[in-house]
Amino acid sequence: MGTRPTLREVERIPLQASTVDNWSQIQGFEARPDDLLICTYPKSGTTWIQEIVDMIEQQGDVEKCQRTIIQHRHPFLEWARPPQPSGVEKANLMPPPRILRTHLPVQLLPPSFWEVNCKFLYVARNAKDCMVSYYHFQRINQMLPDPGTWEEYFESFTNGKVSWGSWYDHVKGWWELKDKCQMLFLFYEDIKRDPRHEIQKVMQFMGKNLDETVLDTIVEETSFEKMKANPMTNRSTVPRFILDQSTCSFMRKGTVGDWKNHFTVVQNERFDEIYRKKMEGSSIHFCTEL
Ligand SMILES: Nc1ncnc2c1ncn2[C@@H]1O[C@H](COP(=O)(O)O)[C@@H](OP(=O)(O)O)[C@H]1O
Ligand SMILES: CCc1ccc(OS(=O)(=O)O)cc1
Repeated sequence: MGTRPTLREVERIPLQASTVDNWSQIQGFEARPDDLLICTYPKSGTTWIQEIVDMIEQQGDVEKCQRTIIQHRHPFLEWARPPQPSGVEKANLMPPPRILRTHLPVQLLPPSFWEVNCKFLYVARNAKDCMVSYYHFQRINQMLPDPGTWEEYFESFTNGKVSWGSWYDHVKGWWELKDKCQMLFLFYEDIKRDPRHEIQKVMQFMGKNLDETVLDTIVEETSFEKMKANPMTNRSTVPRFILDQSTCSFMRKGTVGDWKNHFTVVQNERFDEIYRKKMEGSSIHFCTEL
């Protein structure tokens, strides 16, 4: 097993070193008014919303959504891993209307996005489940730092010492902008509770009008069970030296409330106290169980 990389920082946000090396290209990215940018904090349901958006874009055509793995369908803006083409290079080659994705916090988004008034689709997930999911992901993802023990990870996550920085600042930053631009702000927990309703919102936001049977197909095909079994969405094609799924799958549980299987009573009380302070003054409300 190779050694795990360390992160570097841009404006105090930890990021992959290769992303930082490519920072001027990322910041110089030229957004277009007809772009749709999928924005998430890591482990908030990015893959899920990507598949939903693609199914809508392809009008429920399952075969078209099988054209390539999900990581290749929507350029990952800050992705840089030479000699592979960077996310920016892939986006620049994509014909409009482009659908792109990012985990960047608002303050690090390339400035052109604010100039062109394009659409943003943000998905937020409650901090406790997000932290659990990120912990397991860091254990299996050899391109991210070793998360250490669960107790150690609790400190890293709550202090924002993880890739893409603080969950709290990320979510608050995007939430505060939601009424100032063309943004659809969704919650993972709402998609889980009522996928049909939330998919309909995405459809309207994308300016699409699909009939009920197509909607039924999208609900069915984007269920956790279907996506876990689908090699185009379950990351099974990623080599083991990058993503070692022998102990834990990328498509791990896909539930709301798994944090209860990880947090001790003491950790939960401490987390709630930290959460209260960090989220004070924000009107955003999360649900942590269904
Ligand atoms: N169709 C789906 N339904 C519910 N959860 C899904 C899903 N597809 C992916 N996920 C979950 O979303 C998380 C991954 O997020 P991302 O794509 O942003 O990396 C994982 O959470 P868990 O680790 O809690 O299972 C994964 O299982
Ligand atoms: C650099 C490792 C890494 C981390 C996070 C990623 O995001 S996602 O799982 O594709 O959303 C990808 C690679």
